Amino acid sequence: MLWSNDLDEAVRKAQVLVEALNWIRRFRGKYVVIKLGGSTLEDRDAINKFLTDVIFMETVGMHPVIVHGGGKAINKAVEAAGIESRWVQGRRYTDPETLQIATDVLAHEICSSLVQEIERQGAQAIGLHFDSENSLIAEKLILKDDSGNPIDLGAVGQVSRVNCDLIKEKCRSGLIPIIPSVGLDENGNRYNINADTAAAAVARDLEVEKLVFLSDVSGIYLDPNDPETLQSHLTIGRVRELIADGTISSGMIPKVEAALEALDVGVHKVHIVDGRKPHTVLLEIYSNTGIGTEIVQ
Ligand SMILES: Nc1ncnc2c1ncn2[C@@H]1O[C@H](COP(=O)(O)OP(=O)(O)O)[C@@H](O)[C@H]1O
Ligand SMILES: CC(=O)N[C@@H](CCC(=O)OP(=O)(O)O)C(=O)O
Repeated sequence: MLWSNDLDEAVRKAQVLVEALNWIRRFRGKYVVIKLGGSTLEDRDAINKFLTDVIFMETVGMHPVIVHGGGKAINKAVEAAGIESRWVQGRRYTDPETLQIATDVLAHEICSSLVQEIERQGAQAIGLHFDSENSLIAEKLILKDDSGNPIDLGAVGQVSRVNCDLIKEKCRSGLIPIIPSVGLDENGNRYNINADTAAAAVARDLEVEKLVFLSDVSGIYLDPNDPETLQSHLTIGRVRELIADGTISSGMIPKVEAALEALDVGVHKVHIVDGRKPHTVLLEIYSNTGIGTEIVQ
């Protein structure tokens, strides 16, 4: 027999499921791109809980696609090889040795371990990259300095096209695609790509419902030292003001710039949530109270 407290708890759980029902119906059959960054990838327990959320999404009919980076792991691996990383406008200068290390870490270590963990939890995933089935078609990224002269970044690329047919075919077969931020050009050359921009390109080409960035903060703050100043809802215009007045700085800049690009080309909503806290993705998507920052048109 259930005691009154147990019954209240059971009813509360049922209410959570009913609340989720509306969102599950709304998002069934829709694509969502989730970008996993270096800071989140450092916490194994958080990653495993996040992957449970992704499996939940797939099970209730949404099509989650994971795009990941791994900047911190690449830092460690290049340091161990005696190479000093050099950053140009937020991108890692990528010489041939760095490229080999970065692509190994991204595709053979991180992507493979994400696929394995999803399989361990009883679902199916597939890595879509250069040495299996490539999904990011890339070209060399040419940035300019203040005088308009091209800067040499080595093998740093940008996504020119996404193989959406391949990604959709995998989703339709019940697989969760995992895409590391490495691309191949038409001649088979590999490129190291900033993972925030890679995720935005996949979101753009797949015409997704949502793009979610997992980070090591709860979202965008007005004062980065005060969690009380978390902004739960921002428009593109307001985000531009916050970049201009310096409120948004450092690693948050490429993330929000990628977010704005995705919104400009039709992605409905971008979310930034804390990847270190359990189940933030589920709460952001399947409950009435989002817990990070959402950015809309
Ligand atoms: N206004 C802001 N609100 C929240 N975080 C900010 C803000 N401005 C800068 N940041 C910084 O951006 C960082 C997130 O970017 P980054 O380190 O590149 O994340 P990731 O590795 O998850 O991609 C935060 O840890 C924080 O230090
Ligand atoms: C060109 C370039 O800078 N590529 C990034 C790719 C990984 C990445 O972006 O990882 P995070 O999402 O963890 O930052 C790098 O080499 O670190």
